[in-house]
Amino acid sequence: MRTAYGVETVRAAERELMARLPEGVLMQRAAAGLAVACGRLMGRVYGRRVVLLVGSGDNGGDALYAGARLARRGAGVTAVLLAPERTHAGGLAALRGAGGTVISGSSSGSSGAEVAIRRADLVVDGIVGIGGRGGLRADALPLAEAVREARVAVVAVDLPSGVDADSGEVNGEALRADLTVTFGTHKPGLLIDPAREYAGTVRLVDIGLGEVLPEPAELEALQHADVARLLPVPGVESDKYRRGVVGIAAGSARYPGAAVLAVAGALRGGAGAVRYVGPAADAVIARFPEVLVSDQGPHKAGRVQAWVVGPGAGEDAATVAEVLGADVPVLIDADGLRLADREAVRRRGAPTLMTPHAGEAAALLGVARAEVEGARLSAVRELAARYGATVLLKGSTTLVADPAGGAVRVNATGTGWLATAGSGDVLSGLGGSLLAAGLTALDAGSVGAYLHGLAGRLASEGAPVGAQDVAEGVGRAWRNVRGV
Ligand SMILES: NC(=O)C1=CN([C@@H]2O[C@H](COP(=O)(O)OP(=O)(O)OC[C@H]3O[C@@H](n4cnc5c(N)ncnc54)[C@H](O)[C@@H]3O)[C@@H](O)[C@H]2O)[C@@H](O)CC1
Ligand SMILES: [K+]
Repeated sequence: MRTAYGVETVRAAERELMARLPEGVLMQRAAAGLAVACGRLMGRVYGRRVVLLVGSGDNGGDALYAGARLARRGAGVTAVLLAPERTHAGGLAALRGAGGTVISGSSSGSSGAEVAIRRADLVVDGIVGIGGRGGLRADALPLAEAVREARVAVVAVDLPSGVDADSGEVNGEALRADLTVTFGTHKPGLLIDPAREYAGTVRLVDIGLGEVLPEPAELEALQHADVARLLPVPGVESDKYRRGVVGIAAGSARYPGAAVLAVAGALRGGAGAVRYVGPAADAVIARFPEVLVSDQGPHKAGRVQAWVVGPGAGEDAATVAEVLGADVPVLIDADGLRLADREAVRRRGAPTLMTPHAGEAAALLGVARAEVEGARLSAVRELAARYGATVLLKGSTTLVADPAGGAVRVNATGTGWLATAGSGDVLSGLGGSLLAAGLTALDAGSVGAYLHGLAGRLASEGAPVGAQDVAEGVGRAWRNVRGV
């Protein structure tokens, strides 16, 4: 499991750890890891030109100490100081002692800095780290512009300057990095868009923080091994009921395809049987003869251990209400999200998993879509709290939040190729199938998103894919995760 912690927690853990260690040890660990990562990125150190952008805090201190290490190995290192009077004194002395050059970012009108940036092989962004508030300030903007124009490689220290560490929001300008070297733990902003995109590749440097960080983390990202442990695998005693039966109440005369795709996902999620109820029974049975179909309502469908409701449902509010009344886990997607009565969801005794994309989440919250996209973590938490349900917010970094709080799960297997019509229907069926197989709503959502993203990648291999390809790729994703 990859975990991420917010600034307050990181600071508390650092205080605890620092109290046990000689002064400066943590920063030296950070700087050593940073210097190694810079060296690797450049291929060699000797003779390379490195520019450090140095802000007023310890983030700049890290950059200066790492710069000193690189200078001692023969790099030409120039530090551009954004706040010369408040620069980390020890770091500055170390860089000077190692033969580095220092120029002021502000007093020289920053032109000297811009020339240095144009000639650099590498820029190290130590403007601001977890102490940052808001986007880059005015004095840093010309430097950021020069970096962009020079197309020079950028390594961000701890975080790309200007992004919000706790939320992944970017309020203003931020520096784009090729590599972010982060210390002690990932920060939520490194795993959630839009900030994640600014971070490039993220490398974690262990500074010993792990032993003092509390449980649970603020954010968790499942890895292959975690997903492998959670996948429902039948035992020798299994029959279709023990494996779980998932009911799909989806599709309409107008949108029969949504039903077919949700069923396609459900067949690959591990449930022992799939029941379909709704007006698209003919289309479903023609494609999947193994599905038990009925055109009566959900209550006449027979035994199910979880329902999926909503994909292609059109205006069928009655079916949504009926499913919400069932005492088994329910996944609500697409039209179902709009049709579901909030109080009816809140009253439910069994788990509920809602799976909106940003547009649907925005409609439920009564805000603009851009607001959800810019602040995904707070949006998913807010929705989970309002509905008393587990919420999976789809996107390039899908988030899953439980209403009771705890760690929010982030999924990073997604690919832009998954943004294709019907792909969400496949995910809803897949997630519902995992619910029927007995996973919690949080696990069903995050494992579903993981497999779905991986299936999209495996099916795509860099080319466009349709939703059916994604559904068909789910089996490969399972095998890939299980290593079989
Ligand atoms: N505390 C520790 O034990 C360790 C801290 N480390 C480093 O220390 C950093 C945190 O240091 P600080 O607490 O000094 O904070 P930062 O260095 O992140 O920034 C604080 C300074 O930046 C200014 N600032 C805030 N927002 C700004 C913005 N948008 N643009 C420009 N300047 C802005 C503030 O006025 C303040 O002077 C971490 O990100 C990490 O790089 C590492 O050395 C590892 C150990
Ligand atoms: K930084």
